[in-house]
Amino acid sequence: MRQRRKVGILGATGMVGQRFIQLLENHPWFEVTWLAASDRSSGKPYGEAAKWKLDTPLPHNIANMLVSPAIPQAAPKIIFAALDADIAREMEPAFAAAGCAVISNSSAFRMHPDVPLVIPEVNADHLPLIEEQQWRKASGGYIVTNPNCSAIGLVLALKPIAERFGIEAIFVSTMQAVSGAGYPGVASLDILGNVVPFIKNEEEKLQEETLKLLGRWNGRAVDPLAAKLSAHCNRVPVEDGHMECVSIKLSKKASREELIEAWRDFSPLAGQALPSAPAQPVEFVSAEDRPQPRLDRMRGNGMASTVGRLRPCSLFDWKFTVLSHNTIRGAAGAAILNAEILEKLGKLDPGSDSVVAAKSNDPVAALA
Ligand SMILES: N[C@@H](CC=O)C(=O)O
Repeated sequence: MRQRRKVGILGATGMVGQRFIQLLENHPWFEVTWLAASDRSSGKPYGEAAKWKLDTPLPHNIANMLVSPAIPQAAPKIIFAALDADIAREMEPAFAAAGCAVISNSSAFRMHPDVPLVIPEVNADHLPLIEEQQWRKASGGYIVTNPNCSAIGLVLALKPIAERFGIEAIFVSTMQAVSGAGYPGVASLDILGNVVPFIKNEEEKLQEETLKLLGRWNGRAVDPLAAKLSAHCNRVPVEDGHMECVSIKLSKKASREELIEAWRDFSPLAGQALPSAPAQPVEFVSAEDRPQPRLDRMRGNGMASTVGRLRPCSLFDWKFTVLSHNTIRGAAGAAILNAEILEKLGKLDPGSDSVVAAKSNDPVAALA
């Protein structure tokens, strides 16, 4: 049996941090040996510092692990980061400068030209961007990001279609679960029996990230997909699972059967044996009232995107509904799959588990 690599979690007490702990509990390649959170939690046993919110028990070894200060000294070299963007903007570069592979779920650096924004099934070929990062050149460290939870399910559904038929325009309207806002998130009095048609910065993120993800690696940078995209984002009283109604205009005509076939044939990671990769990343369901969050979000262990209600669109060419689990495929699971593909590519540096000293006093400037 291979030895598991030591990994740490930055922002371990939050909702996404908890998902990392849950998904890594029996991971065959990675073992959580270090947890960090805010100063308030530092020095306490994790079980005391965190309000565990998931429906599987908090693992005993994690409950007893002391929360470390969020500094790179003594941290392992592989860091999963579940930080708010403002904190990530300061902290992730410090860890990368100290030689860590920072596998981030934060929005802070997703759109930076030198930082890969990756869904392994969609654009693993963008990963060489890490070689452009100054931290990589100085200390071996780097930042790799996964997209916003509302972009992942959508992009998984669009990729096989873009490849075969080209996409010129996309209209998407989301119905996003409350867990996407973290804990305590949206006040119960605001969301119960209600829909909130605003999620700060979400439409912008969904629009720009989707085009970067579907963009082309030109050997030095990513050219975003030249398509029009308009997004509406809404918060709905659903616990987990982001649902999106999508209309698309294609470059080349396609029949309903051809679109379904494109989704069914889509298995770009087949044969890679990545532990978190679903066998079928996009599952098409033909029942007229599916997908639904409660019934479909756990397809592929929460890592598959479910597509249904495919029908002609009178404005564009086709319309459909897509659903994905926002805190598994849309957050922690996405980052873990990024780490798995990096490991497969030999980019999760082997060797010492302690970090090297930071070579730059201003790690953010190293990206400029
Ligand atoms: N911004 C999303 C969370 C996913 O990244 C949301 O609010 O649902």
